Amino acid sequence: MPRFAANLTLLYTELPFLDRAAAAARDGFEAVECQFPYEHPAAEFAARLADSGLPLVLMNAPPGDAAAGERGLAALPGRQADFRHAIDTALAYASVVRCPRLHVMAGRLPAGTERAALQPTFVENLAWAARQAAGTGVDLLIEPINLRDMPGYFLNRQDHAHEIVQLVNAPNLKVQMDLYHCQVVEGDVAMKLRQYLPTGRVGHLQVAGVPERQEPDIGELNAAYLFDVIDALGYGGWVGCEYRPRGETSAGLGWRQR
Ligand SMILES: O=C(O)[C@H](O)C(=O)CO
Ligand SMILES: [Mg+2]
Repeated sequence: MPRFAANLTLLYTELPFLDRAAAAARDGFEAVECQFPYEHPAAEFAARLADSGLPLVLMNAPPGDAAAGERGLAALPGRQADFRHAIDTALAYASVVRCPRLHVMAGRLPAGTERAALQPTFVENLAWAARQAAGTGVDLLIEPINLRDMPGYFLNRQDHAHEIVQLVNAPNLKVQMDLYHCQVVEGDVAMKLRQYLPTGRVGHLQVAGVPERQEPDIGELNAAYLFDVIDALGYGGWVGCEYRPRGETSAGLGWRQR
């Protein structure tokens, strides 16, 4: 069975954010992850993580102006200064909460822009960020995300993410492979695990049921089969549980036994 991390942004939303790690520990999770923790002082979050006994294994870098619809800055021409500020903020926060992985979001294609035109900015920004993170023990991750959930998002496919990682060629830049997005965009999930996990360029996995993004065993993916594939490939990393529970979080955890 893979090692599961509870995503504190989507799970346990019946509780205040800072109470969620303790709830995950009570439910037997061995780690937690989250999306954007920045409204909580890092020292306070670190203390609550320490109380829970669980490590934080992944969080996102600030996404830019989320209220205005921004979902990352890394691929946006003309936003390099904001991008660098976001990375510095994330690395400082990560060092306090001892988080070893940062998801760096690419951003949405600005209206009237060709997708290919953003690639040089994405590569250049990621190379800069990888140099900033070098020596901190933090890996940077890029994640293909489906266009149904995030219209206009720049990075959608596994092959594109791996192409970018190879172009940047930094040991601390990897792919965050979310099986939910992978199934929505391209399918053939087990074969993609077999293709990409052995490369060593996948730094984190995430899972949810498809199409509603509920518990992993609800919907068209065979979660038990995919977990066996992940184990058979010898993956030693974390699988983030990034789904919206159908009801109360703890009551919906039966899929781990099944
Ligand atoms: O939505 C997702 O799958 C992500 O992992 C994310 O970080 C978006 O903020
Ligand atoms: Mg994800």
